[in-house]
Amino acid sequence: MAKVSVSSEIGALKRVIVHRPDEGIARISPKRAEELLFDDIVYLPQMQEEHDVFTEVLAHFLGAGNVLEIEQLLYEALEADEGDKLEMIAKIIDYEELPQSYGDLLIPLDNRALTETLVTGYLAEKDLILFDPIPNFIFTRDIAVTVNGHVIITKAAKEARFRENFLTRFIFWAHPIFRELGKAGRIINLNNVEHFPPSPKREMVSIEGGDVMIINQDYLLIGCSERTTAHAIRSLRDVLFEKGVVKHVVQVNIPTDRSYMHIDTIFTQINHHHVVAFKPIVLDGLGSYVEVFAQSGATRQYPSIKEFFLSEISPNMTFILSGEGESPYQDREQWTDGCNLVAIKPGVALTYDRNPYTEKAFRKAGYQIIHAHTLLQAFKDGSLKPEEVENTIITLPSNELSRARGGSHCMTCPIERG
Ligand SMILES: NC(=[NH2+])NCCC[C@H](N)C(=O)O
Repeated sequence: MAKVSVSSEIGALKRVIVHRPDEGIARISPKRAEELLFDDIVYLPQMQEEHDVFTEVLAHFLGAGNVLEIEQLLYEALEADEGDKLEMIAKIIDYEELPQSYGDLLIPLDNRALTETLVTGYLAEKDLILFDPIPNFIFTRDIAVTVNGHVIITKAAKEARFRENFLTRFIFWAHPIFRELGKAGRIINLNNVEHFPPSPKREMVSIEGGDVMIINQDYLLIGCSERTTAHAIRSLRDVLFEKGVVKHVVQVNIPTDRSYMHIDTIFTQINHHHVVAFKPIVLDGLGSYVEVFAQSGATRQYPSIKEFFLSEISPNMTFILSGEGESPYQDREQWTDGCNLVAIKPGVALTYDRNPYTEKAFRKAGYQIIHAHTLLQAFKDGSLKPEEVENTIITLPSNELSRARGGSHCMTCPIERG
């Protein structure tokens, strides 16, 4: 059974799920881009090259075997049990409203071809597009979240992401390394309508992983946003308290706006006392407030995310401001994911190489900035070892990746941290 254990945003990253941009992305037409949640069409080979740099950096720190590709996990899940696989094919035909006869196309495929078809939507053998691509599968953050020893399988708000949920549920259900987790009651599946029904007033359940952050063992933050409903947060909170998974669930209300679709677009923690943040919302509280629910039943409110962190997490928390807190730079750099960093260990985090004012802010806070290409070269020629890297922001090539509107935090689904 896979060890799943994440109790912070910054503890040494040990195992992570990622997804390399797949061929489906190269079939998005300009007219469909917006509906598929991309802000432009992208050039796939370049995007893959950029993503490869990202995973290569991760592999140096974590070991290549600990950077799990979700497509490979899907393939292994399909290999594990023929019965599960047939059941899944029947369900997806239903789910995607395909004619039953398509089963005859999918069932005989070998598992590699089937995996590819399920992910890209394209059945190469027959030159047939069966379903839409799921281009946002690269943002593995959003599909599942490990909270202490439990995994929450999230439920997307946007239809363009529904098949990601479907495949994730299958992987956590059928893959040998995750199977036992379910049996041990350690998987919380928000797609299960018996446990997570709509509210009596028909508020829907949706939570995307970019809205979920485990700050420490006791505090789980959940954004109430364009993608995550208050009803879903309450439902999940009740289950987490009942199972004793965390002691506090913190509802972080933010404006419902595409630029801030999840809380991780406006702040991420990168060190014990450092959060990178978009000032207007996180510090000034624009359109935002915070509600803390304690397992004991107590509740507390804060007028801003900053106030919450200072009062309940650490009085020493310092906020590094994207775009140095000045418009128009802060708005530009928030848009290109200047606040969306993933920490590999405390004080070492990955970001895009296109946010110069935010880089200045990092330098002033005592970090050095190094480009991923330079870092990888130093690893290769032996002049630097991953364990020697401290207080460093690693910048990644990002011309194509950033058009998908997600950063390095979105592209990682950590399942184990130290
Ligand atoms: N955790 C995140 N911020 N994910 C970003 C997801 C971006 C993706 N294009 C979407 O709109 O769904």
